[in-house]
Amino acid sequence: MRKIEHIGIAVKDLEKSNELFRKLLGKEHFKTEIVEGERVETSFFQVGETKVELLQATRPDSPIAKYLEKKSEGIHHIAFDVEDIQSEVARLKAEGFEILNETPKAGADNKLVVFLHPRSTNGVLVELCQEKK
Ligand SMILES: CC[C@@H](C(=O)O)C(=O)SCCNC(=O)CCNC(=O)[C@H](O)C(C)(C)COP(=O)(O)OP(=O)(O)OC[C@H]1O[C@@H](n2cnc3c(N)ncnc32)[C@H](O)[C@@H]1OP(=O)(O)O
Ligand SMILES: [Co+2]
Repeated sequence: MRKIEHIGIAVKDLEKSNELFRKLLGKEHFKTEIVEGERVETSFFQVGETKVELLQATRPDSPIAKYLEKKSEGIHHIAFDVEDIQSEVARLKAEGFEILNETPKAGADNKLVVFLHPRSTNGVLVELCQEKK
């Protein structure tokens, strides 16, 4: 794993949170994107080498909607940048981590993504991200 690619933050109202993070970080978000497969709308702020990803649910069955029903707004996942997602999945599986989707799926910002179940990672939802080639 090469760096923290982004930190995902679950929010109820993306527009209001964009304004809040604009004030906090002193810069505008550089993009918004709907990821249909995950049923989320995201916005991204660049912070040095990494990014903050704000996530709002687009449907009631979104993982973000479910998360907000049980918990409050806040850090939802940590995403690590990897060079070869398939070999990282194989390595982590052999180490005993619980992979949620062994086949990488389409993420935001031109990435392929895989998630690890938080029950196998000390309660932290982990995302692996590989740049699409
Ligand atoms: C924008 C696209 C992409 C990107 O490019 O960056 C994204 O980031 S998409 C982000 C949204 N998508 C996902 O989160 C996909 C992966 N998540 C899942 O598959 C599920 O959310 C889950 C993690 C498997 C949980 O689903 P489920 O089992 O249906 O939910 P429960 O509410 O029943 O929770 C079970 C258990 O897990 C704990 N939990 C749930 N979410 C998190 C979390 N984000 N961080 C830590 N722990 C989490 C939850 O509290 C339950 O624990 P117990 O109560 O102790 O059983
Ligand atoms: Co993410």
